[in-house]
Amino acid sequence: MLLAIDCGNTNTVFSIWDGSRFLTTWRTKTDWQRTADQYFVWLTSLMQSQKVDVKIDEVIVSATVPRVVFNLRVLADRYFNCRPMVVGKPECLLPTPPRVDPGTAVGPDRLVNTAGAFDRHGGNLIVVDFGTATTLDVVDDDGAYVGGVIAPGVNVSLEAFHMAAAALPHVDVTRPERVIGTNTVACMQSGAFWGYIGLVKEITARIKAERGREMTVIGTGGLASLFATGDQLFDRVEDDLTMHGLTVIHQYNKDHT
Ligand SMILES: Nc1ncnc2c1ncn2[C@@H]1O[C@H](COP(=O)(O)OP(=O)(O)OP(=O)(O)O)[C@@H](O)[C@H]1O
Ligand SMILES: CC(C)(CO)[C@@H](O)C(=O)NCCC(=O)O
Ligand SMILES: [K+]
Repeated sequence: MLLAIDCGNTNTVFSIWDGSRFLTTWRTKTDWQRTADQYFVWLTSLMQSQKVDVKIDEVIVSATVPRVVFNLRVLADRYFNCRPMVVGKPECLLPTPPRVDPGTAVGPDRLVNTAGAFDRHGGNLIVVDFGTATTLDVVDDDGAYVGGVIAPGVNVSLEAFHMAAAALPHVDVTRPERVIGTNTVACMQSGAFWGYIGLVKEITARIKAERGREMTVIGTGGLASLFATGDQLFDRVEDDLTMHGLTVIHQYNKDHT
């Protein structure tokens, strides 16, 4: 069975794929110092407590933090007796290679998202992912990633704001009752919520104008469903898009090697 690992700058998500569905999904803080033994103890205790009694014999990893790959390789090798596929490494094939400036190391999460979205919806897409960064990725008609936009993530900007301004507290992003806040927290939440709605609307409109055509917009990442309540930003919200993309790339490599 396949263990798919999506390691972002903030969180790392583990999912077990039985070939037709995900049996479970677990999330932990990304920490490059965590050892293979620590991952294994954590995984096995979750598997036992949720009665997930399966044998993992394949692993695929997408890591936006290069340093975590070493310990995840050891995890796969020592405990699952396999070599992991690592997205972005030359030996891991992509269904359609990206078309970007030479020498650009596209984030593997963006490659995975675009592969997953193309598999489900075909080409001509914009994928918006609200993670540590807010990324907008353009998928061409043939499924290739052809560039996009990287903006600061919602939580990153709120945290930076709190650190930079002495009188501003830490706030969590949420949809405020009104646009005009009548206290500091409500004002900040309004700035974050409506500000990111505006960012996504403006950038998706400009991408469509630059390409001169309508495009399907897919939202993913923990905050996509929250932002979807504010305006018609997305044609679809798919929380499992990155995990789906990992299974697509894994299957593609099995079929082509
Ligand atoms: N309903 C919600 N309200 C507020 N925050 C949420 C909600 N759902 C998820 N989040 C938060 O949204 C953030 C984005 O989640 P996601 O898993 O997409 O990215 P991440 O783990 O922060 O980033 P990365 O993948 O880059 O590590 C997380 O910090 C998560 O705790
Ligand atoms: C932009 C992030 C941080 C989003 O997770 C990641 O995809 C990344 O580190 N990318 C590298 C740069 C690029 O994608 O062009
Ligand atoms: K993510």
